[in-house]
Amino acid sequence: MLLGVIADDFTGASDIANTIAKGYGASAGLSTTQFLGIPDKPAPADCEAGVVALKTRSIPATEAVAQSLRALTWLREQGCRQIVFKYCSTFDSTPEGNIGPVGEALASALGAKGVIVCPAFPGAGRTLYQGNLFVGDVPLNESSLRTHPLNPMTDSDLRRWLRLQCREPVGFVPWRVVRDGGNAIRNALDEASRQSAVLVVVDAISDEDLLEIGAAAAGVPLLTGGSGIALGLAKNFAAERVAKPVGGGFEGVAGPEAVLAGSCSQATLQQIAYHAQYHPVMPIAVEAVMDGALDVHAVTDFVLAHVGEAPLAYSSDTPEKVAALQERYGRETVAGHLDNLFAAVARKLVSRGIRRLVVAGGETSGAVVSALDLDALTIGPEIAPGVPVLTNRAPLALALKSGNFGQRDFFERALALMEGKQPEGGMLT
Ligand SMILES: Nc1ncnc2c1ncn2[C@@H]1O[C@H](COP(=O)(O)OP(=O)(O)OP(=O)(O)O)[C@@H](O)[C@H]1O
Ligand SMILES: O=C(O)[C@@H](O)C(=O)CO
Repeated sequence: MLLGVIADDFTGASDIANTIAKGYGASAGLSTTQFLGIPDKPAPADCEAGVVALKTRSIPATEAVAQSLRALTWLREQGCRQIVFKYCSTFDSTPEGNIGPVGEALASALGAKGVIVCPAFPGAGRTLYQGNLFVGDVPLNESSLRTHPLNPMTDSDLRRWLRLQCREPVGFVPWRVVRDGGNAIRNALDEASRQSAVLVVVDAISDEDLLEIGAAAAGVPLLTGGSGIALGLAKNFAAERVAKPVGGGFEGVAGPEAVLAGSCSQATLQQIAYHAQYHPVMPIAVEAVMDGALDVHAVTDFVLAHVGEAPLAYSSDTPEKVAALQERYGRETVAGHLDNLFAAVARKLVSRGIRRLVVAGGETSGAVVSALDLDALTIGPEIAPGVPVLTNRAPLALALKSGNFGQRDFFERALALMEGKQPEGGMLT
């Protein structure tokens, strides 16, 4: 294996696996596998890039560090020359962690300094300028992320946010250096390293910037960011590739389908509203889940009664309702109950024959996929920027959608592409 990725959630893992597998422009992608948790056996021989999906984004920092270091050990045992720590393109974290602590721990284990921190993903509207992260045309802290159920992002200045999480100095490479290209970026990172900065926030506002950052990262042991950071990395390994075509050969998985949504992100709420116009949907009343009045059977009965019609069950709600529920029951308690419910629902649905499963939300996807006890997934066609079809040997097709990703008709498109069909109609935004 050439390139190893440690991803802090499952949807983020499939996002970066998609980027690495598809390549960029004339540069072919790497043969990529997404591992669900840290494998207990060696990677397949033809795997050039391995993405280890962890569920460490919203757990205590010490535990996130311990799991990430275990993933690092496994990836190094597979021969990886370079490690990427993948976190959210909206830098989802709290002042207590986990991006700073995990980044510093990996850097220390690899003896790295001047390590790139760049969550920019221009294709999904995330750009980083003067150290401030923008979502579309607004600063992060004015976007819907300010009311995220687990990681409310209340400051767009990532240097300030990261300093709250870090022990070591945090450096900065502004866009006026990035625009001068790979060598200039490399020199600035070396200078930041001489100034003792371990983690260095690097501006990027376009794919071209990310390609230059990728060029600057050739040969470094560690870099960190969103999936955009991987745009230019495959090219650095061109000379070492096990010559093998990637990306082709997806045949699709036919069979019963279901959509589960635990994401309360704005894009997911719009996708649910769109889907509800044409397909059966079941809102999951959180109070009923907390009181034990609504259980796994109610949800699976609904889905199984509507197979063939793209049934969707969701707990997703508006920020006001989510805040009220968290106030009443406690943030972790609500999330824990819902994650357990979705996990149990997915397990039962798959045991009852569901073969195409779409899940919205990183935490929710982590809960679902962990419950399904899968070990590795192959990367299939792209449904939307950052979201590929994933398949395993069962055969089972999955789409794990990050909260804010995807077009309005994402769920329909995902189910069609999973089956190997072209979605009907033009792409909605
Ligand atoms: N109605 C609700 N009230 C309170 N919490 C909820 C509700 N519905 C879902 N949740 C919880 O909110 C969290 C949503 O996080 P999740 O990561 O799944 O989605 P997201 O944040 O939109 O996606 P991503 O992390 O990919 O951006 C989950 O822990 C889920 O259990
Ligand atoms: O980077 C992103 O935005 C996504 O891959 C993600 O991690 C959201 O959970």
